Amino acid sequence: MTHVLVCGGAGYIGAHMAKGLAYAGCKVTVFDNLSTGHRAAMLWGEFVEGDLLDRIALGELFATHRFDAVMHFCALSQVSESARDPYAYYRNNVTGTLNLLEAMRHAGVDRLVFSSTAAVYGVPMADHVDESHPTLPINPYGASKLMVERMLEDAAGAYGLRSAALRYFNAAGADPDGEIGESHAPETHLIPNVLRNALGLGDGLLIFGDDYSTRDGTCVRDYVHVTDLVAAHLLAMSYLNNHGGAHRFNLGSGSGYTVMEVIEAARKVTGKPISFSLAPRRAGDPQVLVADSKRAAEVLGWRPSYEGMPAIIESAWRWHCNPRY
Ligand SMILES: NC(=O)c1ccc[n+]([C@@H]2O[C@H](COP(=O)([O-])OP(=O)(O)OC[C@H]3O[C@@H](n4cnc5c(N)ncnc54)[C@H](O)[C@@H]3O)[C@@H](O)[C@H]2O)c1
Ligand SMILES: O=c1ccn([C@@H]2O[C@H](COP(=O)(O)OP(=O)(O)O[C@H]3O[C@H](CO)[C@@H](O)[C@H](O)[C@H]3O)[C@@H](O)[C@H]2O)c(=O)[nH]1
Repeated sequence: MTHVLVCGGAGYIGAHMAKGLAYAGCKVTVFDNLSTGHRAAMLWGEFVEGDLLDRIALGELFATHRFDAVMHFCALSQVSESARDPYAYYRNNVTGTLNLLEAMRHAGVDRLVFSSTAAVYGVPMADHVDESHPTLPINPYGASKLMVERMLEDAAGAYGLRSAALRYFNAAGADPDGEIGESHAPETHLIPNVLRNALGLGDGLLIFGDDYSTRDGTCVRDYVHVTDLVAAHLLAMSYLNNHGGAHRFNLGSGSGYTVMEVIEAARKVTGKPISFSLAPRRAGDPQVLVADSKRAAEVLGWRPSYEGMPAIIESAWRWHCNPRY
């Protein structure tokens, strides 16, 4: 049985991964410091509480377990916070990952799937961004992820590490069974904030800018369902069985939705009124960010199964109506 270490498996995407791996017949161990994750999300596999910055804890983890592969979701991931406190981001996201890579090398574990981000591209120069687009991140969060991608490339050459950096666009939606979902505090993401507004929760929904050069003036994003991300990780892990090197794949739906279109879809799905106020543009927000994920389709055979915003919102709505944490 394949034993997979899921670092950050108590978080939003990582918890869906732990479930996906368990259902795929893998043995799962989650390592997480619960800084933004939830103990209540740990329904599958073994849970070890610990921090990637604690090299002794990592050494113990690898000394007492025999892992076949690692999936690494741990990160601080708020763009504006990263601009205010870049050292925290480089320490957690870069130093923490270096500690993990060294522990893996010491233990002879040579397969890694890493959560990267579309934020590595910076300001998009094309309507659809593929992996050959220049990587010019405009905030410390994106820069920290790009530094890790560089470490993975160097580790492939020097130590034979096999890796796949998966550059997610906007992760969205929740487990179709409603067992786990997205729960961040503070919540900065659009869809949970919209749905919380529909439930009468939160301090009031803000739309950050309606003067962009888009069809209705609000920003366009590519929302990809969290269970489609999970499927891509399983495919990437299998790919690394037969392929060495450091690989990079975009993961997005290829369709863009404006902020207003997301709100309109949420009104239809929930049947609730959703009110908002207009606010100034949020620093660091690109106008349009939509993926070209052809490489993941051609190389991994990945295709998102959720098509369209209503299906994504339906699954998120089920969770927000009845959240377990
Ligand atoms: N949510 C998105 O739209 C999105 C988009 C692109 C990339 N990503 C990346 O995907 C990954 C998962 O995102 P998420 O939305 O699930 O975030 P999340 O904050 O819900 O999950 C991150 C998990 O990692 C844990 N963690 C953080 N630092 C740690 C450390 N030093 N040691 C141990 N555990 C630690 C947290 O407690 C949390 O459980 C992140 O790396 C993020 O940068 C997310
Ligand atoms: O309350 C809100 C929240 C967001 N937005 C807007 O909605 C869009 C989407 O914002 P958000 O959900 O915060 O996602 P992004 O800022 O696009 O960032 C996500 O997607 C990136 C990759 O595309 C990842 O790197 C980040 O980790 C992840 O948070 C943006 O135009 C925001 O300005 C609002 O108007 N009001």
